[in-house]
Amino acid sequence: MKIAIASDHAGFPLKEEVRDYVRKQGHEVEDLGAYNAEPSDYPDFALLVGKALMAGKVERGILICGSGVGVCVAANKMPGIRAGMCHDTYSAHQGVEHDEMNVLVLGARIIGSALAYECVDAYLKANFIASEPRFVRRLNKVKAIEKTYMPEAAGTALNS
Ligand SMILES: O=C(CO)[C@H](O)[C@H](O)COP(=O)(O)O
Repeated sequence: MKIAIASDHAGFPLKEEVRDYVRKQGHEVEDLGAYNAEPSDYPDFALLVGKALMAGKVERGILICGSGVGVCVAANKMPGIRAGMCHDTYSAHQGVEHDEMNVLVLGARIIGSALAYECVDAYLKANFIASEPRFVRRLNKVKAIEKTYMPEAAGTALNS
């Protein structure tokens, strides 16, 4: 799978570890920064991962900041982005299976690398269960909310 990963300064050390881990699992990873621990602003990195997804350059994203909250809020402002902060493996796979989450968010100041790897594994191995009508119905309702409140989002690649 093609995956974009990014973090701010607070997420940088965990981002480096998660990037290497995901590559070792055989995925193609595009590292969109930050490239050092100098202070930076999390929305800039959420934007880069969101743009890569919207352009169809990658299939999934991973975003990391200190808490996870900032990048999650920022990424979810973009059409077609369904980012979820998951610090447990159940949410990490259920978020994909039920909600078609396309960005996994982690807080580097919250979890350690061992649990992060397990969450990433659960996320990357999961697929949306499109055969389940209730999941499709709910996802369509999410998309309808987006269409109403982000009308410019209609017709974008992730929003068909
Ligand atoms: O978690 C975050 C946003 O939700 C940021 O990583 C955090 O706010 C950065 O904090 P600081 O500038 O004090 O290092």
